[in-house]
Amino acid sequence: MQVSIKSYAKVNIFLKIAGKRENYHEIVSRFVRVKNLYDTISFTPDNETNEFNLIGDFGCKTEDNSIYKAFLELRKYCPKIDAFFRIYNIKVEKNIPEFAGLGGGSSNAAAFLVLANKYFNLYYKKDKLAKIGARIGADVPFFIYEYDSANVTGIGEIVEEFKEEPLNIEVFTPKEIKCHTGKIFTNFRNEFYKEISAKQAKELLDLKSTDILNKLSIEEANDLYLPALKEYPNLKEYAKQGWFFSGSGSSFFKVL
Ligand SMILES: C[C@](O)(CO)[C@H](O)COP(=O)(O)OP(=O)(O)OC[C@H]1O[C@@H](n2ccc(N)nc2=O)[C@H](O)[C@@H]1O
Ligand SMILES: Nc1ncnc2c1ncn2[C@@H]1O[C@H](COP(=O)(O)OP(=O)(O)OP(=O)(O)O)[C@@H](O)[C@H]1O
Repeated sequence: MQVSIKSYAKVNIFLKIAGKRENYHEIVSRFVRVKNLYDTISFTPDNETNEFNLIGDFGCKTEDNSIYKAFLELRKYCPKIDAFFRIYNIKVEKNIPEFAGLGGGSSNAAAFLVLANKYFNLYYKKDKLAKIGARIGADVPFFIYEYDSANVTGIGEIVEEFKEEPLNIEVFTPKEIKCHTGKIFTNFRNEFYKEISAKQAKELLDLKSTDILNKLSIEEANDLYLPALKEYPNLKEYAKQGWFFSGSGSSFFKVL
């Protein structure tokens, strides 16, 4: 019986905005899993609290944790998990930095749903799990599908595998800069707003990740980079030649 799962980080090879949807923005992006940066989530049988018990080094309260939110959503479909998680802990070995544009919270929620689906023999299809996951965070559906590389559109709910050779990605996260996604989208909307055309979007979505990075500058690859720089000017110090910016930051990455 599988009792633990790796919860990988992601980077956005490119991230362009295609439009507005209420308070959110529609994205056109290539997501790639980072194979050497992951948290490990386990179900361990020594919960003595008789209530939901999440163990790990998190910067937020359990009620705000994406894993707890995923548990609450799944419990609506499968009430028996309530009793199970009064006896079992959820233990997380946390390595992915938070506020880093690496999707750590979303990845953890997805990994929990994928592991629970197997552990409790639910046999939910990926599409169903992705719909449940989308209620927790924009990036959760990508992680549910477990693709190494995918084109992601909508507000993250449309995920299409992109077949390409596996990429070896190095990530650098400036520890003292914590990027707040909402604030950066607000800057984008107020001062940097632009939309990618359908034609440009298709061109990027068809290109291999390495070709995209050879073709675009850091500013061209990620529409949130300039709004993030405006909010956190110190980011500039880390923007070395050949490095790109992931999500709403603060992480930089390059393909080795
Ligand atoms: C930009 C990405 O990092 C790309 O991977 C993600 O789509 C961000 O996803 P996330 O961190 O899960 O974002 P959420 O926690 O859902 O949203 C935080 C805030 O960012 C803004 N937001 C987020 C995602 C999106 N597509 N449009 C937005 O405008 C919204 O104001 C939202 O209130
Ligand atoms: N399981 C979790 N792991 C990490 N952070 C979590 C988790 N659950 C909730 N959070 C909270 O979510 C917020 C953002 O964390 P997260 O690591 O997902 O975002 P991020 O680095 O901005 O990723 P991205 O912008 O790519 O979605 C923080 O307030 C963090 O405390």
